[in-house]
Amino acid sequence: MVAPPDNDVLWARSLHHSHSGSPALTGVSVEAREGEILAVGGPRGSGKTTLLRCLSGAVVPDEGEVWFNSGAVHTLGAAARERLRRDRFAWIDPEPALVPELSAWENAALPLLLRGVSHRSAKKTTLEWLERLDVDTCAKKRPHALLQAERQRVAIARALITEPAVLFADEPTATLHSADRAQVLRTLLTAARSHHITTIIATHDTDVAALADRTVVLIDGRRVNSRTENGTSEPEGIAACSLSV
Ligand SMILES: Nc1ncnc2c1ncn2[C@@H]1O[C@H](COP(=O)(O)OP(=O)(O)OP(=O)(O)O)[C@@H](O)[C@H]1O
Repeated sequence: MVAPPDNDVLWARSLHHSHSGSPALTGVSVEAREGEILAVGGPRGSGKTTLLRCLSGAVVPDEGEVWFNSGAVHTLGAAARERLRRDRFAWIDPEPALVPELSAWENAALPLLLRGVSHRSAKKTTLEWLERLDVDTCAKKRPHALLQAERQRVAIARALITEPAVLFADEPTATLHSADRAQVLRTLLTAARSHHITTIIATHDTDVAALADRTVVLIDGRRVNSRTENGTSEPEGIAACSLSV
């Protein structure tokens, strides 16, 4: 086992993973530098979610290595991976899963309250995040009274509120109308950038590639290329082909 370069926050090599015998990842290597916004593109079923789950320690790959800040993740036990996910990582799902009985601010404050931050201090920090994400006027409303885009903004606030080292966003705008999509995406990536949060975002959204620093493309569980923000392609894997993502 060789430790990864120091300047990569996340570093994964030769990841293989199957679901019930059918391969989802076949030899994917990927890395992200501190503060980088990395888009993972590719068609449906190409392995984007599986890759994010392996990188975040939610799943241990069948083969391959995942390192976070020069510490091996793939060799950690379930409890240590759970702690890592809770303390250093955050995750945004396509569908905002909010607690229906809690108000928007209470939902967003949950990670702070669970860490023992006082109610008053958690509320102050949460209201600042809700304002940054343009949903401060919704703070007292319950999820059912919010629009889908507002619910997703609250879920984004909940993910960012602890200022994680790495944010994993799995199709965060997939359930939004196109008018909301660009705005929510911009707000998410601006907040991540300004707090220097390394962000790995799985997406079909063509706007993401323009806003990300680099795009990695998967097809049938393989990485086929990566593209930088200035449009240059870095050949990778079995084929270096140009794709729209
Ligand atoms: N829990 C599971 N059980 C069985 N097969 C699965 C499971 N999760 C994913 N797969 C399969 O693994 C492959 C990769 O799926 P994955 O969700 O990682 O791709 P994706 O690129 O994120 O797709 P999408 O864009 O539709 O979310 C697909 O063939 C999918 O059907």
